[in-house]
Amino acid sequence: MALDILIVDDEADIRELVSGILEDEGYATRCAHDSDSGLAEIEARLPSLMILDIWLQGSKLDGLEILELVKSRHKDLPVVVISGHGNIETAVAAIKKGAYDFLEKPFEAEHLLLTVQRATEAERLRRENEDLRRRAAITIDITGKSAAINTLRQSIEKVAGTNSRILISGPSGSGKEVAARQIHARSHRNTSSFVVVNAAAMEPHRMEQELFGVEQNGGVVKTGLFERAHGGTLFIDEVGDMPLPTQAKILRVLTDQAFERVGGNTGVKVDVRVISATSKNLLLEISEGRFREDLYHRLNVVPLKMAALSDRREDIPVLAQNFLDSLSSAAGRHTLKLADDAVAALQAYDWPGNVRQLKNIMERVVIMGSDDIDGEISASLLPAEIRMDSNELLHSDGDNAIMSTPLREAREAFEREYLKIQINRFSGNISRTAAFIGMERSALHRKLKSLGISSGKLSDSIE
Ligand SMILES: Nc1ncnc2c1ncn2[C@@H]1O[C@H](COP(=O)(O)OP(=O)(O)OP(=O)(O)O)[C@@H](O)[C@H]1O
Repeated sequence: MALDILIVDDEADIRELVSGILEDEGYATRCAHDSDSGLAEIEARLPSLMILDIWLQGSKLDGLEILELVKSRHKDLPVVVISGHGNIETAVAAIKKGAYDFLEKPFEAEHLLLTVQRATEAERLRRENEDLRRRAAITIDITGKSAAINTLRQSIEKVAGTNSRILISGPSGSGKEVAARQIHARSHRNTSSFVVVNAAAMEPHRMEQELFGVEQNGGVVKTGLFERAHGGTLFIDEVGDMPLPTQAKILRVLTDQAFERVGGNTGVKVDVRVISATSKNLLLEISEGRFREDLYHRLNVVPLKMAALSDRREDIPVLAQNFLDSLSSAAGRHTLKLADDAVAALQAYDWPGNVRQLKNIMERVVIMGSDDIDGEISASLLPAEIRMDSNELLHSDGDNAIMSTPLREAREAFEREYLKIQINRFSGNISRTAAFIGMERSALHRKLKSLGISSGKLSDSIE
């Protein structure tokens, strides 16, 4: 995309000259002759650079006043001022107010181009730096080797380079935002921003201000998230919780790629890819009148699904160990390893809060673990709720119904629970389960039958 340069000068000759030189070099230019039209251009879309004449005849504000106002609203917009010959004090004043450089009239085309190149390059580097820092901090690889995660990786590979909108569904904490960030990082939009908005966390009026920004008396008082995401990606989390009036407005932006700020009527044009996520069933929301069907079809061009952690238990050991590694290194502690019984307990647990909960538990283990732990985390060091889930039947305190059950039934109840957990752990693979628990494969089959555990339910993943 050509860099967009705004030229503000009261003299038509200079505007044409500057714009001609820049366009010959491949820049896109816009021109304004006074403060009002210059500011309006900026508010309509933020340029990559502004070239600003200090003396503006017939303008409400002079160049220095415009500079001050623009810098207070958009501190990163580079401004090159044009000053009259011999007017070096004004040029210095402009630099003090935040101008990047100045051009003294008359100037050579070469000098103009060099100054513009330097100013835009400096801003590009600043943004690149900021972006790299941000991405290094938050773009993480999708950990896991389950079939569900492999399929997800392949889908991300396919869709990342396109501009298609994506709707990611899956339970809370399953990694929907991680997936969205991966898509952005692998797209050609990765030099622009990845902006996040959580639709569940905001009441309708705030939501519109956040998304579209706020304008007062023709000036921007708040830049909206859509504008901040220009050239990049807007991630709308919990889109199913978006209020109906906001849904109507979003639909318009998706159709026109343009909107107006709250309190204003300036048309703002943006190029934004929308990725949305939901933990709700949107089809149900539509049937109950809480979600617009037309918006659903616009958002759901490519659907992606995040599986619950309990449906991909084979990912638990590697996720847990990765969290332990990174969290202990961040806490300046030596790396802790999970013992086999801890891995088994983690794999047996159901994880209603998914990967987020696993990460929190590992954090707790790192924080609470004492330094004399010999680098190994055994099941006894895991929080009670994790151990309880698998050991509930054994460690009951007497209130449990099983304590008032004859031994044979109690043993069967225990065996049923135990085997379900072990089979889950090996993703339904009967041979591996049998080997682990020390039973013949055929004996395990008979056992399952006698306990009423249907191997039909498991058959798609059996051996
Ligand atoms: N596959 C993964 N590899 C590494 N970390 C992960 C993975 N999936 C999730 N996480 C971590 O788990 C936490 C929750 O992930 P994320 O915020 O992406 O979930 P979510 O589905 O968007 O949640 P919510 O619906 O609550 O917004 C984050 O800390 C994230 O870094």
